[in-house]
Amino acid sequence: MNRESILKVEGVGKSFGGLEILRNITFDVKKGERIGIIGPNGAGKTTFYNLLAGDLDPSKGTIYYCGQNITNLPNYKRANIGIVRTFQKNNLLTDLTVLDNLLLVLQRKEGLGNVWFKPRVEKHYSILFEKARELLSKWGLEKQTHKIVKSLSYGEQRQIEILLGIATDPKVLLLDEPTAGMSQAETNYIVNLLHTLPKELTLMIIEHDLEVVFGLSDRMIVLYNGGILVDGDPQIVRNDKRVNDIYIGQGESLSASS
Ligand SMILES: Nc1ncnc2c1ncn2[C@@H]1O[C@H](COP(=O)(O)OP(=O)(O)OP(=O)(O)O)[C@@H](O)[C@H]1O
Repeated sequence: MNRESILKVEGVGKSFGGLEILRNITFDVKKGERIGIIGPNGAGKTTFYNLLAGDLDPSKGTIYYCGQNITNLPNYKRANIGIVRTFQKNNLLTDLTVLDNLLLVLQRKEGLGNVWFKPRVEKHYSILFEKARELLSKWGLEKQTHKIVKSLSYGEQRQIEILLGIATDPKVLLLDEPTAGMSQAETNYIVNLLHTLPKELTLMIIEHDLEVVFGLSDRMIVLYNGGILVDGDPQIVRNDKRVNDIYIGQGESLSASS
């Protein structure tokens, strides 16, 4: 099947001062692809997300989204057109409730971002409240609705962070280590949730848990020393000697994570 290209990265590089962190990154992402991004610590994975999400400008190269050159488009404009990221560390407003965090995201999505500082009276914003409750119910999180975020466990907070990303209705969702620091049950919750996302949503997943990333991806990109070492079918990546050598060097085995 010939799927439409949604994201295209051509010859992208990033240097900090004289230090080249990423070089000549080139690939094409089709709508609805599920791409796992793996590589050892310091390979440049997060820097690469910073370039895709507009949190950093590349030193070289061009990034296209739906055919539009977005290389220097700021992060909030990319979020508005559908490129949304989650972070390795939580980015929530921890003194607010789960519902309030969700309402803030929904408000922005509905173009009501300018009223975020006003008290949200349900009768004036019933559409937002309805949508928030619908999402919390769909995700099985009704019990968390009125909990203050900082009272939740680290893993629960990470779940909420990912759910906020999904609530914005992205076209491309960039997940940065979605299961880091989670218990097995919390990891299973996230994996199941990601499996239920609409097929047309394009997902990119940086993940150190190889079982999780191989289970979710239909394509894998291996970053190593700032470049793409392998880009292809997960089975090919799993059997690639160079990739195995890197992971065995780190004390891990790719073949164990089937
Ligand atoms: N702002 C910066 N200034 C200088 N060097 C940086 C900056 N940001 C990242 N680096 C360096 O770039 C390299 C790649 O970092 P990056 O965080 O992208 O790697 P990573 O693959 O995401 O690693 P990890 O798996 O540990 O999160 C590292 O050597 C890091 O120290």
